[in-house]
Amino acid sequence: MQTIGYLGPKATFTHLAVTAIFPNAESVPYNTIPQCIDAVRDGEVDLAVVPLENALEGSVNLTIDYLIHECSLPIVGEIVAPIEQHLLVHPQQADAWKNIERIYSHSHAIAQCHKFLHRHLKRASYEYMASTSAAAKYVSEHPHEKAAAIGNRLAAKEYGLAIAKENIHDYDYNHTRFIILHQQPCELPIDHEPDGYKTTLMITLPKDQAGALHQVLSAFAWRKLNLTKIESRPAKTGLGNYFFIIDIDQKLDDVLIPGAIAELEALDCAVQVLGSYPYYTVKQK
Ligand SMILES: O=C(O)C(=O)C[C@]1(C(=O)O)C=C[C@@H](O)C=C1
Repeated sequence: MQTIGYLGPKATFTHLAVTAIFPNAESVPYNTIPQCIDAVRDGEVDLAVVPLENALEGSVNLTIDYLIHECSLPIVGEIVAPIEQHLLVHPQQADAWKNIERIYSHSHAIAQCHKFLHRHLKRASYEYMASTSAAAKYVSEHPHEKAAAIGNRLAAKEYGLAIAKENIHDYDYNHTRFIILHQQPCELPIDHEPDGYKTTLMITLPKDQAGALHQVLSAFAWRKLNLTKIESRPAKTGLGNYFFIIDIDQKLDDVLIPGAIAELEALDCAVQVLGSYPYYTVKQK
């Protein structure tokens, strides 16, 4: 039986993604993303599921930076799950939610609701927590505080909160990508067909960077390798130094992607395959 670590506590969106794809697995909550990733490295759990990117707010930088700089584990799968953010309050505050003074949630969840918050709770301050359900748990334990959490319906049920306002995220089509990590590349114990495959690379440009990014993109373009994402992240070696995360919408094959990697390395780029993996889309209920 696989044990799966996830960003907890219970009823985070990460937890929902895990239970949707691994309904029968034993799941273990961790308070932070680094703790989840360390748990796989240390063999505490077989797999870890952590958030990577949200459709409205972009990458979860802590996940990328910890994987790149601290604990390099292969990505062995991805879960794409729908996200619905609700305003959760203690039942004692349900009728007075417009007087809420503090909003607790994960930074990505608050960012997905900025327009709603600016319009309806302009005076409220934001308190950033490690996850949406950590925020819901806090609000449930502080009934007298004029506080609200931003989170999902399961968190409201789990922590006995009332949903003061549903679907407060600013835009529709809100989804988050969650990556599945293992100590080494592996086949996942998932019995249904994936919705597709991706290969994710990390590329560092050579010191003489003139035209280097164009060379990188050309190495994929003429091979007709479709890039679905390219993102720069600070290399943390000084202002203006970046590495690039690139997603290719296919499995690591035997010729084209290895050929592109070899060409880039011949141009003094450093290339690391972060993973080549299936992705599974959780259907909107
Ligand atoms: O806090 C949670 O519920 C999470 O699963 C984390 C997370 C994220 O980091 O993006 C996941 C989905 C939402 O975008 C909000 C928060």
